[in-house]
Amino acid sequence: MGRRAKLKQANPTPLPGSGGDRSSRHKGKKKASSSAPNLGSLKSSKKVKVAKAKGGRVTKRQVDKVDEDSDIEDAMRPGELSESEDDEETVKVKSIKKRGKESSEEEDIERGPAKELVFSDSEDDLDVDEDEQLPPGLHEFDLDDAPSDADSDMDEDDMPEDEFDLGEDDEEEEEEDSAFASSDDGEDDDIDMADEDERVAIGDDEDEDEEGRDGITTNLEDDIENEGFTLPAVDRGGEYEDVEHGTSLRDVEARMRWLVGVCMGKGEKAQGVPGKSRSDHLVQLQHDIATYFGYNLFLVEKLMKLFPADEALAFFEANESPRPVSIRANTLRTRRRDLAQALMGRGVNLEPIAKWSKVGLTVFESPVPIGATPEYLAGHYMLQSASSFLPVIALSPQPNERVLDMASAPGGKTTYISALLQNTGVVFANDSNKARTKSLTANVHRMGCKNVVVCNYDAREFPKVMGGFDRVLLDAPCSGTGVISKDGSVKVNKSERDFQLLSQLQKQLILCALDSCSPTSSTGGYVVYSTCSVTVDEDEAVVDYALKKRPNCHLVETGLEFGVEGFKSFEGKTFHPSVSLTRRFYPHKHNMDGFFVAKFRVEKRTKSQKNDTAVDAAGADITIDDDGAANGSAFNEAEDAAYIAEGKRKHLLKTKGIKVAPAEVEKSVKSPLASSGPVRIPKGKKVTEKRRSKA
Ligand SMILES: C[S@@+](CC[C@H](N)C(=O)[O-])C[C@H]1O[C@@H](n2cnc3c(N)ncnc32)[C@H](O)[C@@H]1O
Repeated sequence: MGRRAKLKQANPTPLPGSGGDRSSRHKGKKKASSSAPNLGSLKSSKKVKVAKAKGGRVTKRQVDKVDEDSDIEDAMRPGELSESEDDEETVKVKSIKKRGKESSEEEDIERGPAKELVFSDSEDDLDVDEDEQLPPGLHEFDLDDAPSDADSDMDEDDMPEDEFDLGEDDEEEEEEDSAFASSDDGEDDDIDMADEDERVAIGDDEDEDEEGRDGITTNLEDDIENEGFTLPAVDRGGEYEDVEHGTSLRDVEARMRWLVGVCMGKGEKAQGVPGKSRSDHLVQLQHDIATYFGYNLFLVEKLMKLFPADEALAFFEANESPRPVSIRANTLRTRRRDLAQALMGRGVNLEPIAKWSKVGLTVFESPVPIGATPEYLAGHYMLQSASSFLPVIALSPQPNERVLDMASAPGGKTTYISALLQNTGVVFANDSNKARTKSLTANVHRMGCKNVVVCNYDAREFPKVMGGFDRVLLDAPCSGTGVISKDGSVKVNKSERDFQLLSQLQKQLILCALDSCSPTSSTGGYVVYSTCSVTVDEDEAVVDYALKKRPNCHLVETGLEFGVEGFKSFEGKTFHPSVSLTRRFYPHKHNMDGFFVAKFRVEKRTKSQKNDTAVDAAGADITIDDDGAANGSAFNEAEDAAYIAEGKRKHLLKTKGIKVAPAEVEKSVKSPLASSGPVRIPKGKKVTEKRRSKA
């Protein structure tokens, strides 16, 4: 086998004013899900450490959850993960060690004197920079001290031993229903190699300079050449077991990095296997990524469509390390400056999160559990990921407004909205999951929110329950592909059907959100849609669907200063051009959870638009009858046929090892909803993809 391939990745583009742009080597330990299906014997003996140390963002701390609210734990399901950090009632931030390049010794990070940090607390004051300008020398993580990119080429012997011990994993995998797909309301998710070739940009990215795109730099062209790599997945018709028996994880990694070079067309040395096409190399790359990082192949294929090959690798690598711990100062109880000083007095090492927030703090180290300090218990702050600030900033609620938070538990965003309203007006904080409303209510009380009404409806019952809101936030249930670093189970527990059902649910919810907002509001008339998923089915496709179904609504700027534009087209499908106003956030680019934010302005409907809405409501794709049964009356069975056939084909192959030609399966396809009857959903409960799968 050839030399070990190296990926040299530049730091992701720093956020404006972000403190997160200084690197330090993270020595986190993370377990892969035991359900990772394809690591085979490698799991017991190999530790994925090279990629982890080299790739993705380097973070400054390691967080262990030491105590959890069991209610919350029970309630957590895939698709409800974006705010899992808010569920952490007790979080301990371990001491961070600095790994300087000049020394292998770990030394404790010194804390800067609290009094020298300057904080501003005005939310309105976003243009003022003084808050972010920490006196020079107070940062313990100066870039100069941090390991440089060159350092990331360290030998494997220098790597921490147990950063990602695949041998220790242990979560039980829930049985998956990988059966058939149902409709995606006109979405065209056909996967063909020709399309993939375009998306993975094999050597055809003319705009790209030598430095790489968006801060992603590789040295693949310099030192990766084919020293005997093979393409076993291709040779076995794409259906091979992901791990070749007898092949080490290190070999898989080397080939994976080489394949990225081949797919990117980097340099003469990155020639592929003679006689094999680029598509062949891409197929092998997908298998190798699935093997190396412990994903199911379906999800790797899906996620790789979002990025060129080198960026895809950066994304998968970033998912292997946690994002920085952040907290939001609760301006109903304190000021950020005072909170920072109080926490520093307890030995907490922190700094303002970034220029774009006047209430966020990044916590680098803490000798005390950050989820159990007196300040936490007194409601002076919320443990909240940086990305989950963004939908609320985009919503921009104004004092005295009536706001609906449609899917709000455990309340990270509700309590932020309440604080921005300065305890005036009213926030209706709804969630369909009763168990989760307990933690929502607890947070509302802890944070001193007096303008919040907690309710427990399926949000698709709005606006029948109540309407005419000045602003509506729909932080939708989703697959959680943006928060894989928090919940590795997403790597293996999602099927095509899950994404289709989630997309359906999100489309229904977004129409209800738009219909619940008052077009005549004197101060508002805005709806924000967000997810912690990066898949287009759950993001741009949902927004585009809403624009088509609600011509009285249009997209506006989110007001967020950074983020990547939403896709204007994807997989041959063109979205409304205004979809570029939506914003995507990525772990590998922004060092925050993957997130999507869109902001709508709701205008008055014309008479004919009102009629359209009535038709939509009656023919909603998934409806719940009085007995809690969901049915899919508006599923388009003709459009579903291809999905269903593909699902059946894969199912047969996976469970019985039978290969069937797609055409054969398609003949036998009927709508799963027609054949299996309505999906039953317990009354008053939310519809999760798992429950649907089991139904
Ligand atoms: C992403 S989480 C919300 C996080 C919350 N916005 C926060 O900031 O803390 C999605 C929530 O949607 C809820 N949910 C799922 N289906 C729903 C439905 N049909 N109606 C209302 N809520 C639903 C889940 O119970 C979950 O709490």
